[in-house]
Amino acid sequence: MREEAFNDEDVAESELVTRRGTFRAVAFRADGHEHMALVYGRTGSREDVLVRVHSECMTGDLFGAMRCECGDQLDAALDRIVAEGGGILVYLRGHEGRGIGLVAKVRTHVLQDEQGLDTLDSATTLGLPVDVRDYSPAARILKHLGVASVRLMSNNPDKVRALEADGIAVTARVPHLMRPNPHNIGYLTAKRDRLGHDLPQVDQPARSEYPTAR
Ligand SMILES: Nc1nc2c(ncn2[C@@H]2O[C@H](COP(=O)(O)OP(=O)(O)OP(=O)(O)O)[C@@H](O)[C@H]2O)c(=O)[nH]1
Ligand SMILES: [Zn+2]
Repeated sequence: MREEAFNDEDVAESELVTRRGTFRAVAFRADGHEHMALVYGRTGSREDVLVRVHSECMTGDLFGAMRCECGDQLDAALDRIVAEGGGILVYLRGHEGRGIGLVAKVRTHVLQDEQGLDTLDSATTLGLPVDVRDYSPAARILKHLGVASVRLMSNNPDKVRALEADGIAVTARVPHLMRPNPHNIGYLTAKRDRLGHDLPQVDQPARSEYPTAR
């Protein structure tokens, strides 16, 4: 049984001025990892808070890699939170490569590039699981921040189910669709067809409302 409340020594908080505006940055230690919540604007409400629970992806988030859509999703989530005047981004560590880690993820990229395997088969060929992410730290963090229900920016039904199972009501799933590029269209297609993600833009890449790759 996982501990629910955070001890004071496992939480620290400061103001964080960013190029988008000023956030409250709340850092957490949980289950051997350090996570961050960026809280923006109106936070009085417990209900229907606009939230992005983002799995760490060093290649996409930091380096702008185009083989996935993570970096675009991170930017778009922060943009939307600021545009709506309030919301929370929970950045989850230990989720690299859907939980297999950075070295293993890069090994899957080698198999994808050299053998044409997709994002699932490249993991299983290496004897690795397709997805072992634990979202319970996100639920704990949201509860610590006083959030009871969320409008979740995601295309991943598993993420909705996982948060609800951990006691965070998802009152709406807000599609978080990025415009595909030639480097990630195969990845997005595999996520849609084999992982059940709701990704209609894979068939309509030209629609203008999808944020463009950086
Ligand atoms: N194993 C593996 N992991 C990958 C690969 N590409 C991206 N990832 C990881 O996939 C995770 C992102 O998960 P996604 O399924 O794209 O998105 P999601 O966060 O579950 O769903 P959304 O909320 O809709 O964005 C991050 O942990 C990435 O590091 C890959 O080719 N192989
Ligand atoms: Zn990524």
